[in-house]
Amino acid sequence: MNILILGYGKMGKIISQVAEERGHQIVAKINIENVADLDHLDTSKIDVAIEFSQPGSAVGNITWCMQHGVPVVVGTTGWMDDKDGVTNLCKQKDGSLFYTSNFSIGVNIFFKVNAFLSKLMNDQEAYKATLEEIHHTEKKDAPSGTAITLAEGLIKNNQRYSSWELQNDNTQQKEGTLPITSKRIDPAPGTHIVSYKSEIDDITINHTAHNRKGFALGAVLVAEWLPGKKGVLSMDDFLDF
Ligand SMILES: NC(=O)C1=CN([C@@H]2O[C@H](COP(=O)(O)OP(=O)(O)OC[C@H]3O[C@@H](n4cnc5c(N)ncnc54)[C@H](OP(=O)(O)O)[C@@H]3O)[C@@H](O)[C@H]2O)C=CC1
Ligand SMILES: O=C(O)C1=N[C@H](C(=O)O)C[C@H](O)C1
Repeated sequence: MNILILGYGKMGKIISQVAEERGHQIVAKINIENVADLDHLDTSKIDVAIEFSQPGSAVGNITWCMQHGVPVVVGTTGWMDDKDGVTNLCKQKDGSLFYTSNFSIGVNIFFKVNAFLSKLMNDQEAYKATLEEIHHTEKKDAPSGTAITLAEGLIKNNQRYSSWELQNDNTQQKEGTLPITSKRIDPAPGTHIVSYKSEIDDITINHTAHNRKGFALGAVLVAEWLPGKKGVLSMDDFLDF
């Protein structure tokens, strides 16, 4: 396949390597300094784009893909305020857009465990839930996209919580609000911890990425799968668990 890389940073570099190892060709590697090169690409020769740039750049890149009929796999986080507008554009253009906050299989299993545990804890009022995420210091958004997905999964399955809040200080936990703590410590590729704490004991589930390979392989596997499919798709469409 011919793949366009939108965002050639930490993730774009590993994704390109994994894609080439799997026999694909990279047609261009776009960063902020060569973004004008997009105007000179023969889009009929691009099978799929993989977008891992920055929160402020994702919507522009997705829009470009929709306008040029290029299916796009998006890993960039921190642009969810624009999700409805992007979804409408995708429908209007009959485009293909895949987004997930986390491409690793391990985290997607963790999402299911989180939902199951949240359901079990629904009636256990002695326990208070908290969420913590730890990432490298270059990360632009907080909380992480994965932490937001975990919070949404917890809230959906537990009537005691109806919202989440980024809470990096020791302020009192509000009733019904799940506090999320974001820590920035190098070189952490991504750690997410969900805890339920009571006076008697704690229950904790934890996912720790040791490197970025799981994210990159997941993105390339989805890129191989996406062309020919229409609409806004997610990991639930791709995985069969
Ligand atoms: N969904 C998932 O599984 C994962 C998601 N992520 C997310 O992916 C994103 C990228 O992460 P990471 O690679 O670590 O970040 P980096 O900062 O290492 O890389 C981002 C790259 O995007 C480039 N860029 C900035 N603006 C544009 C633009 N308009 N078009 C194209 N490229 C642009 C930057 O260029 P320059 O340096 O010149 O500014 C930089 O090279 C983040 O949002 C992160 O949260 C990360 C890992 C997994
Ligand atoms: O910025 C990162 O590095 C990561 N971002 C994603 C997120 O915001 O959840 C996924 C992963 O945790 C790494």
